[in-house]
Amino acid sequence: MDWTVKQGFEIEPFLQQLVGEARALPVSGKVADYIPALAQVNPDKVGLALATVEGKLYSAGDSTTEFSIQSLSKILGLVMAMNRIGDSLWQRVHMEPSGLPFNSIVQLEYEHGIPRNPFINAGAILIADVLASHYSASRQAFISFIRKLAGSDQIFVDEDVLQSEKQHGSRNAAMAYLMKSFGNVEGDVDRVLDHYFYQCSVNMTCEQLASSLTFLANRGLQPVTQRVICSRRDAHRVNAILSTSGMYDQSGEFAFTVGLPAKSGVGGGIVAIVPGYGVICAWSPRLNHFGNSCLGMHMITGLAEQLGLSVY
Ligand SMILES: NC(=O)CC[C@H](N)C(=O)O
Repeated sequence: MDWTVKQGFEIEPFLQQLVGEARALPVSGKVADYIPALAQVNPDKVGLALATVEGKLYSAGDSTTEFSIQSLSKILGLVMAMNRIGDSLWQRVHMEPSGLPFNSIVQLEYEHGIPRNPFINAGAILIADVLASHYSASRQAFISFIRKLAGSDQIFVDEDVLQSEKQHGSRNAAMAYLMKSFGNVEGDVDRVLDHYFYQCSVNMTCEQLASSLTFLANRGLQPVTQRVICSRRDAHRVNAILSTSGMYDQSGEFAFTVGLPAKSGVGGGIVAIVPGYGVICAWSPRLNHFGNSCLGMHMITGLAEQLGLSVY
């Protein structure tokens, strides 16, 4: 990859340039408001961070401001479920792109309550069922896992977002009940949704997200501490599904223009994994109609092009 030959390249000034350019672009997109508490965020925030497998951290803009991680939590939930129940997981959730919006319900009935992949809402709710039934306190286990990865105890859930998710979560509840009717969700639906909404409502910064996920760029090993977070095979699998499904129904275009495993959340965050190199996290709350951050996409595209990061 090109980045190996760009040793003299100054990364941080380039991140600052990308943030500056993003801020100067004409406004496009809209903050998620179907969860009303998310609409309270300042829409003009722009943050960018890059954490490398060598333990270096570069950042620019609002990279130390907390935001709602939303669907970025689906990556961590998946890793926990893989670690907990192994390959039997793949009988209950598949690994194909859905070709539909992240919160679509139509496919789920045709496909007998088995979600297309772990990164659409139905798939993440199924994972929440696995976690809720395999941990006595799954919410605590989840936040402890994130804190361990981030090396910080200062990571919390936003209670306003959590309540707002619960009050406006009918569509997610419908999916959970549909999967329950097929026997795929095994536990109590309220408990499953409680876990799902909790993990979506965690707040983190770009810097924390980028450094927490470096194990995925490093074959499952956390750089610096050398702790095994997941197997090499599972790191490969997570990245593979991120490549095909992490950006929802824009995953094809993202592979075409950027070429990195990536995941977005409706809080405006996007993380992109560069295997062997590091993790990028971009944040800006205005979303396009796929639910992906407009400026986040713009900045990651610029960074991937400049450093030649595509895996293809
Ligand atoms: N794409 C997302 O970030 C969706 C997560 C959100 N909490 C929901 O369930 O709708």
